[in-house]
Amino acid sequence: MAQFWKPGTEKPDAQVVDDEEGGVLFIPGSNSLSSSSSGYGYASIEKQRQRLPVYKYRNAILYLVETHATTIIVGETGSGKTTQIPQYLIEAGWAAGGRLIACTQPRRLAVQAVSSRVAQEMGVKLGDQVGYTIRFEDVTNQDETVLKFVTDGVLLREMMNDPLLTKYSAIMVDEAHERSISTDILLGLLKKIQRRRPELRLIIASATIEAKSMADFFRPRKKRREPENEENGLKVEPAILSVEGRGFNVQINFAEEPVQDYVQAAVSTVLLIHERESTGDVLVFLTGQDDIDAAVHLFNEEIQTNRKRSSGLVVLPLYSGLPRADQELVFTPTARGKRKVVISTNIAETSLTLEGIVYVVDSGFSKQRFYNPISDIENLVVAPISRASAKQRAGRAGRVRPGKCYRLYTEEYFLNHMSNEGIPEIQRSNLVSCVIQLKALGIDNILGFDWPASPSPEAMIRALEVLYSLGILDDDAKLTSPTGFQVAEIPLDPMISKMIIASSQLGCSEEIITIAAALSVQSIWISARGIQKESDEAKLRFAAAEGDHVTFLNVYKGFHQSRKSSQWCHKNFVNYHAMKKVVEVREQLKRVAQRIGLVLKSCESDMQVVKKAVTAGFFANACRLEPYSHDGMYKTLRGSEEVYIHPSSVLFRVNPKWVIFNSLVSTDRKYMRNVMTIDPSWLLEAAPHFYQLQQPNLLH
Ligand SMILES: Nc1ncnc2c1ncn2[C@@H]1O[C@H](COP(=O)(O)OP(=O)(O)OP(=O)(O)O)[C@@H](O)[C@H]1O
Repeated sequence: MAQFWKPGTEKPDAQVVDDEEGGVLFIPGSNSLSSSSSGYGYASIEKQRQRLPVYKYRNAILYLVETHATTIIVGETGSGKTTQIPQYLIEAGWAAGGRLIACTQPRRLAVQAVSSRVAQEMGVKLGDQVGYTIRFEDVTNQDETVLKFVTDGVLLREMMNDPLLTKYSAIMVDEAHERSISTDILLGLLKKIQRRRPELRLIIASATIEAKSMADFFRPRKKRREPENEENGLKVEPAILSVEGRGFNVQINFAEEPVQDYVQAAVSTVLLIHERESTGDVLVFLTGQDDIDAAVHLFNEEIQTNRKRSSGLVVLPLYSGLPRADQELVFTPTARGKRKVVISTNIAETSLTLEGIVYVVDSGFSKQRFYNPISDIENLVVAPISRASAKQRAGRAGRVRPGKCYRLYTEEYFLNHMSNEGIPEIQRSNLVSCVIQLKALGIDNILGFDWPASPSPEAMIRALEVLYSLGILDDDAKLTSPTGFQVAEIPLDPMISKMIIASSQLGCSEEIITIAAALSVQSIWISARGIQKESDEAKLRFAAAEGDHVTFLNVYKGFHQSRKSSQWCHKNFVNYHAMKKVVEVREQLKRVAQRIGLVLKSCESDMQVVKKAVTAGFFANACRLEPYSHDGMYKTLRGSEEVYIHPSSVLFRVNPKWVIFNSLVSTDRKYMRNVMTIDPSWLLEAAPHFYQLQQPNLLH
């Protein structure tokens, strides 16, 4: 029988969960996240603010910001960094005289959530004094907003018009440990700006950042005769402040044995929590839409077969490919007698407070990009998370009352095998988008740029080569006009942007924008264990001989004709949430296309031009079927890498001779996702330099 570790026990040494269903066994971890400092209950917002650990440091923080160009603040998850520090800055006058304060977050969802919390705490309407800007959405008021929450990507885009970010008096880079490409570019540029604008204050905040290495990065190189390292009384040496204490206790439990199937184990763990633990919602971390759909399917089966055990469970998926309205469901209060189970990717990992969450279940994995500049292949791989991520995930519990975290991996694994921090994204990604962003910001010497972690020169050279062949950079590695500047204006992967621009010239932008929107979600299909046969059959109703891109157009047409019906989606094994997102993104892309002067036009049924437009963007991902391959092996034209068509593609087992793909995923093999047939002569048309140089005998 289960014996959960009861709060208040010093350090239990017994097994905590005993699962007869063959699920997971947990032992309590020795690293339970510190102890509770305050009780809980209802209190006025002002009282709640004063109870947060960061409150005791208010004056120290303001003093350091006043006297130092850069302040690095490390404090436990939930200690109040994100919601409080920007408010302290306003209270201390940093937003007086028409100046602005910015706080960056790596993810859109966090930007929306924290800005709305801060507006509530300040008693103002979101979009007035406090606002937010994310890609495609600006909820600020030019005359009133003094505090703006933004994704780091948005702040980079603002630099295109205002390179020194002159509107801002202080910028807080939050969750800096995440080290996304945008965060790293931003840190490098902010350091540059500080040299020109010493009055700009930077605050770098995180629960899990290596403060010393961040301080080393911001420490200016010593000039001769500069003993004090001060400029006009302002210390240029970064200050480091550690905020001690956290809101509420989170008891950590580890799996006793390594887990074979983390999706199944996560579902079993939630059911055990539901059976044996007191009220409180559950947040489960899986890796992507596919895992999440599989878990939702398992819950639905459980609900049908074992009503009693699962009664009261309300299961909600959460991933970036969900439409806005569905994402927001996770913030709605749980009805009495119900238990909400949010199954999320790592978009809920940092900064979010979901009020009802008491239990966190952490699979220990996330989807991560890995790029090999030699083969020029970027894979999306399910890989172990770092200890920093694990800590962030646990930190989603214990925010408004004590919580528990169940890790689906052993303590031994956590202590001895997990890396302390993840590898910065810039060192494991294709750099095409990054180079174009820097070029658009006028940074010409990209290799000489001051990076917090240097990308590999091979990856840089590869990116320059691709951008040159896409016609985005010229012989002097400057943005071309108009293509290069237009691509830089579209906040998407440059290959997709190039495809959209080409479609305007080819007269098929309506279709290509639909395809671009469909590529922005992980999958438009419902796929889950046990229903593969039915879903494959349903897919055949839409399958186009040209491949997945044209198939998307067929599905979109059907969805449109059904008046966006959820029943239609259900009947056809099409993911309704994903289709709603496609419609949402499509509208946003149409607005961007119009803004940069592209022609919106449909080619009706001429699919050849659609395919040519896709090729104009993705020619670098061309592959040829190996002549004597029995198992459908292709080789990429660029790196001669062995790749296969993904089973989810309508071209799986069809194996046409020439294809291009949108992305690769690695499991046992490298699989191409979203595949389209091509005529190889289009490659020479789309990228003559690229293919004539590399493949002089391409067509033979
Ligand atoms: N939407 C909300 N509803 C209720 N309480 C909230 C909300 N947002 C924040 N809080 C309270 O404020 C606390 C501090 O949140 P905040 O996001 O500022 O912490 P943080 O130190 O930035 O944490 P993290 O490192 O996890 O982002 C939370 O632990 C919670 O008690």
